Amino acid sequence: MLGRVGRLVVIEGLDGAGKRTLADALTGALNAAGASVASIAFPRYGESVHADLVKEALHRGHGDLIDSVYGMALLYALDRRGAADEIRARLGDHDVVLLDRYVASNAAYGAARLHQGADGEFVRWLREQEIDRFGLPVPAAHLLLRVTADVAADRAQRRAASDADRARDSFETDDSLQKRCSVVYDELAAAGWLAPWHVLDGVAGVDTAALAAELLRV
Ligand SMILES: Cc1cn([C@H]2C[C@H](O)[C@@H](COP(=O)(O)OP(=O)(O)O)O2)c(=O)[nH]c1=O
Repeated sequence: MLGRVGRLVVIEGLDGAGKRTLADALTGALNAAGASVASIAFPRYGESVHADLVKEALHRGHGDLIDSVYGMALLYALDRRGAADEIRARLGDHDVVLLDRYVASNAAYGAARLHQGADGEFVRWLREQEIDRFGLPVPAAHLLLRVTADVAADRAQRRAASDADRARDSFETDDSLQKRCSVVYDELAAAGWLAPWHVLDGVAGVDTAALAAELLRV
C-alpha cells in the first residue's frame, strides 16, 4: 500500500479484445511495482440479480427485454450501482482498483445499438443516470484495448470453442454491432469521455510494466 486513495482504472474494448488477459498481466506489473490491486469485472454474473437478468437476455434471447436498449442499459447500471460501495471500499485499501468494463461499455454498446455516436442523446442520458443519479465513482483513467472487430470476433470464437463458460452471447455474434461499437469507443477515447483514455494496441501487445509505471505516476 502506497498510502494514498486508490486510482480507479477501467479496461474497455470489444468482446474478444483480450481485456481479461490484460487485467491479469497489468495486475502482475502493478504488484511488481509495489502497488496493491483489487479487480472487479462487470457485468457481475452470479453476484447480482441485475447482471443475471442481463445474462438471461443475452444468452436465452428474451426478445422484449434485449430489444429495449434503455432497459438493458439500466440493468447494467443497476449492477454497477450495487457494487458502488464495494468499489469505494476497495479504493480505500488498495492503490489501484482495476475494472473489466464499466460505464463506458454501456455508452459504447448502447450508442452502437441505437446507431448513434459518442456525442449522441443516448450517451448524454447514460452519463446523467450512472454518474449524476446513481453517483458511481468516476474513473481516473480508461484503457482502450483496441483490436479490429474482425480480430475480436475471431478471438471470441476460439475462446468459446475451448471454454463452455465463455459461450458467445447475442451482442458478440453481431458483427455489425461490434464494428459500430469499435467506432464509438474510438470517439469516446478521442473526446476523453468521463476520464482520460489510453489507447492500447491489442494486436501488437502491451508493455504492461511501462503502463503500470505511467498509471502510478499520475
Ligand atoms: C458491463 C457492460 C457490458 N455490456 C455488454 C458488453 C458485452 O457484449 C456484454 C457482456 O459483457 P462481457 O464483458 O462480454 O461479459 P462476459 O465476458 O463475462 O460474458 O454486455 C454493455 O452493453 N453494457 C455494460 O455496462
